[in-house]
Amino acid sequence: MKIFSAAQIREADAYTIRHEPISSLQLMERAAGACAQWLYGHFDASRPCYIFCGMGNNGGDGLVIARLLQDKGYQATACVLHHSSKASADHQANREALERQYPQSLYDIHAVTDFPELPAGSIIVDAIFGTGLSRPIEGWMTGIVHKLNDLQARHTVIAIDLPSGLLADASSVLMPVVHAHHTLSFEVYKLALLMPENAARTGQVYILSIGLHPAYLTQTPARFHVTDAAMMRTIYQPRQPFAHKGTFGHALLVAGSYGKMGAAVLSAQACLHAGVGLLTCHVPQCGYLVMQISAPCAMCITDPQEAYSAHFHEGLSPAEAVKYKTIGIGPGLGTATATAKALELLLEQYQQPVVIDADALNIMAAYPFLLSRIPPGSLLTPHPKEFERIFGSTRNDFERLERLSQQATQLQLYILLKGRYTAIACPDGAVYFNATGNPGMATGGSGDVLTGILTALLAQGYAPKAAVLLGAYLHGLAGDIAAARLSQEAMTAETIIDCLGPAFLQL
Ligand SMILES: NC(=O)C1=CN([C@@H]2O[C@H](COP(=O)(O)OP(=O)(O)OC[C@H]3O[C@@H](n4cnc5c(N)ncnc54)[C@H](O)[C@@H]3O)[C@@H](O)[C@H]2O)[C@@H](O)CC1
Ligand SMILES: [K+]
Repeated sequence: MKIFSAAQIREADAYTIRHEPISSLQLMERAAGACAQWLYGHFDASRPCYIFCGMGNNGGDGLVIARLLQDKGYQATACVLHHSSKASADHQANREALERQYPQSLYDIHAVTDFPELPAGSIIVDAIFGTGLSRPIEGWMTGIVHKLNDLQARHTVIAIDLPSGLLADASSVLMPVVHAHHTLSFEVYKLALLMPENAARTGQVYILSIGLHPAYLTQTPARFHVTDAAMMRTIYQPRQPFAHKGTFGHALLVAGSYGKMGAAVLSAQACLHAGVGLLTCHVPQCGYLVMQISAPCAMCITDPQEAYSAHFHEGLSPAEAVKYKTIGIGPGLGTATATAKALELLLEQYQQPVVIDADALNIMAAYPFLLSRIPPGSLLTPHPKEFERIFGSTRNDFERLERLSQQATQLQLYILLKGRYTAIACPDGAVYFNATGNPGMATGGSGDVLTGILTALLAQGYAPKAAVLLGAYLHGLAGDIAAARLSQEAMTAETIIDCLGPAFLQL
């Protein structure tokens, strides 16, 4: 699914109005209808509803929602905030429609002191500003936002399109913004909804289809995307009947050190469960038995060192290296100077795309010159702290996203920044967000599992872009299946591996 800017969404609305064709009032009715349907499905008519409406079309949606809720027997009050003397035409038309049918449902607010008393357990609908917001909320409207946010603990707040005050395409970190429990957004994600800095403002995000014209959606290019099941079905390659284990590649996994062999085991098991043909693990002496017992399907090479690896480059002369389709490097590896040196030598010898994670990333942070030696098309999988160590801190998530994309382009790498919506920056400037996954995956070893999956997909011959998009999706999906079976609390990185099978079956 493409992510559109506020300007593109306005164009999509206008295109739909011209080409479907449909009047703007009917389109508003459709958008508000989708929200009303969602509300009927989530709350019964016993809860009083207060719909706070701005003077633009977001407010127009709110006025229609109030009317539709009244039609279904809900007690709905449209609280119109007169932040401007001029209402949009569709707002005005829907105000008149509500006034005609349910005059007692209108309540006008001209100052903070007009704010109504809300009975306990009310539903608050935030239809103040949507994609038309062009500057921070100011003046007495700031007081309204604070009032709504004070009420958030005792009432359920549902934002229409965007939490009011949130800019669709830029950071709003220091701006007054409504804090919603749920955001019902129209047709496509907006960038702001995917940023961690806005998590407390958006709550759970639902994308409701309002039938914007498919021609506009498909023809309009977008730099940002959210991956979905349909896209995965185009990437996934089912196995051919005459395949053998050689078909699915031989991967090398360089991982583990004393006290961190678990990371190597998790990565190896994930790699095996994600379809690698053959797997060899390079581990220090202390990891030999651990690996052979915990991952018997993998072969094992031991380093001369006891507690960490420092010689993994040695079996990788150009003639020997070709047997490995790819290398996954980093989980539990440690950052010993000798390990860093071996990584430098490995990068001199191995030219195909690799997966670089965890301590291999920390080594990159300590020796930044190594970054330019990573084979083009490789996959880097930092979490936010690792990202910051390598690429520096930023003032907000939008700036960080730009830095991520710029580095992926400059280094010709795929950089996957982990988060609720993992962001995958591609060398061509495109960025894909992954929407599968849940907070149960914020558990030790979850990242090691991702490294194993990505290594397996590269080994099987998936192109780097396909591997990183499919790998992130499968990892999150397996996590969602694990959470559904066991709860977000009880699931572990091992259960994510156990659920890789069901995740593949859902593709
Ligand atoms: N036909 C359409 O274009 C559709 C629009 N829809 C709704 O319309 C919304 C966009 O409507 P609008 O473009 O009218 O904009 P909004 O309703 O988001 O904002 C209202 C107006 O307030 C003014 N404004 C901007 N920032 C302000 C600030 N900080 N303080 C005070 N006033 C400010 C602007 O003039 C803006 O037009 C969408 O988010 C969506 O909810 C939906 O009904 C779907 C169809
Ligand atoms: K809103």
